[in-house]
Amino acid sequence: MPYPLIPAAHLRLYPVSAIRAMEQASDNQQAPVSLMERAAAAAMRLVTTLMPEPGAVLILAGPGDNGGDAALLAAMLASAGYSVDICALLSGALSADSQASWQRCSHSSARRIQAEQLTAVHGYFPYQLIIDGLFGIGLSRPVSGLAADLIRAVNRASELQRIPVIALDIPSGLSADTGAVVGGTQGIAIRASHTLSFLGNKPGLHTADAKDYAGHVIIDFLEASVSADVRETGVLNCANTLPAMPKRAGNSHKGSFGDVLIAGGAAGMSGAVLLAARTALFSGAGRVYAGMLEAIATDYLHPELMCRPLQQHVLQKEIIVAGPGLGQSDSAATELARLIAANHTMVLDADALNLLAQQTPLQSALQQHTAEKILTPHPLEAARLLNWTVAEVQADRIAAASELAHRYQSVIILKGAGSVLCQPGNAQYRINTSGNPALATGGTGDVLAGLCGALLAQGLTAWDAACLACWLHGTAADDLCLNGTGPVGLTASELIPAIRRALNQHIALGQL
Ligand SMILES: NC(=O)C1=CN([C@@H]2O[C@H](COP(=O)(O)OP(=O)(O)OC[C@H]3O[C@@H](n4cnc5c(N)ncnc54)[C@H](O)[C@@H]3O)[C@@H](O)[C@H]2O)[C@@H](O)CC1
Ligand SMILES: Nc1ncnc2c1ncn2[C@@H]1O[C@H](COP(=O)(O)OP(=O)(O)O)[C@@H](O)[C@H]1O
Ligand SMILES: [K+]
Repeated sequence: MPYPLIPAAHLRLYPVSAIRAMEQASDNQQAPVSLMERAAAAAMRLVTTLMPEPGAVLILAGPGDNGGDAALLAAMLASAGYSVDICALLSGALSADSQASWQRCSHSSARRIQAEQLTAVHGYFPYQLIIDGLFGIGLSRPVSGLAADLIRAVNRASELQRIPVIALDIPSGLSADTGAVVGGTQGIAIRASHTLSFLGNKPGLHTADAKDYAGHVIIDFLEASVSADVRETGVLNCANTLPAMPKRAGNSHKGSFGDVLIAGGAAGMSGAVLLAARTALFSGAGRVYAGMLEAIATDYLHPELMCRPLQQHVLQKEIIVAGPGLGQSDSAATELARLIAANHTMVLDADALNLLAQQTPLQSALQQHTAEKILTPHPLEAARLLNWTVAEVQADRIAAASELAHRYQSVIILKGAGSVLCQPGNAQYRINTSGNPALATGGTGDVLAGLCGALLAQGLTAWDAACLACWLHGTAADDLCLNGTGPVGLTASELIPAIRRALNQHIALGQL
């Protein structure tokens, strides 16, 4: 299936500080129509598109301007004939814009409903649509108390009754900068079916918990132009931001597409090497060596692979993918030291990362390694490398990936839902858009490492290889789910031919 393209402006990811700067710049222009009025009008357009016949709508409105947006939307919907109940959780002073919104709301036919009336309901919610305007980018602590009870009740009802939920700006409880539910396991957030986000796209809508909370993300720029001094800090990694593959010359031979050595295969773990090696083969590497520490296996399905004892493999100029099933024995560490010392372009995955986290001599050796490298940690491996907890990594995946890139002077793929890509010396990160939970199965990481190796072997830089590999890997899983090979039961082996298909399609599209 053709890969979806995303309009260029939607690719850029702005932190809250940049959104605040845009808001300030717009306020300074003193436009006749306030940003809040434009936000409510955008929400009105979305509601009337999703639900053109006026029906029953529940609106949750919080104490800040997110609540102001919601109150104004309530007034607009009520005057358009919708039956509106609005549940307000107010505290403290309102901004001037919010005051005006609440005034309009109180003069409309929208009815005020107490939160307790909703939290006490264990049965039917008489609404066809719910709007979440509790908290936006001003969320400053975990949601607790009555607001948490309200979110719990709304999440339960929307799930049981399949009521669509539109979050204004960001699902309440989710961090716009990190995509984590604020407060971790102690926190709570709205599970939206749609998020209508204002002024610019936000990283927190695309990584960590975002996949489970934001639903379908729609950006409305509110007609505000982005001034030159407001910069995005990241972009989405998707079909229209991918590097092209180098063109294959007619007069080429297997040496033209590089060699890859997969280095791993402790006892009982030869499968990891074979998965990475087969992927390297299927994604275009000229020659692939499967170097096994202990478990020498021949791949009878793919006799093209050159399987051999890792210790006997004489290094030449190949790309090294170290780690799949390598184990953490002394001999694994010795081999890893030898591979790092050769100063080849490398991918470090799995046990190579665990060894690196444990052994300072390996860390020093990596500091001397000047060739390009990609590290592909999952959150636990990232936590070990950083000496953080997994919860700390997941609470700010972008910060974790960027710290790793700086500390290890490597391209980093921090894996998981919405993989984060960072490179040393460049603050701009990417968040991968493809992939789904079908990938949460053993061996898919080995496949990603092999794919990175093959793309490096064909001449891509480490950054380009990481970006393309991440996206192809996810999109292959998405394609397989479309034809029923997932989300349950997809195997890492099935991913490999799907990656080949996606890569060839990417090449064909690039030649159009
Ligand atoms: N940034 C912009 O340019 C625009 C902002 N607008 C809206 O304004 C929102 C931002 O408004 P605010 O800065 O007022 O922030 P919010 O409305 O997100 O929330 C801030 C309020 O919530 C309270 N609060 C924060 N965390 C809480 C918690 N865990 N429990 C209880 N109370 C908590 C704060 O004390 C404050 O009163 C945006 O998300 C957006 O919806 C729109 O009107 C349009 C444009
Ligand atoms: N829920 C998910 N959504 C998207 N991608 C996922 C999800 N879970 C896992 N993945 C991807 O699957 C791969 C798993 O790699 P890893 O954890 O190293 O597994 P293994 O070591 O078993 O091969 C990574 O590329 C990761 O980004
Ligand atoms: K919200």
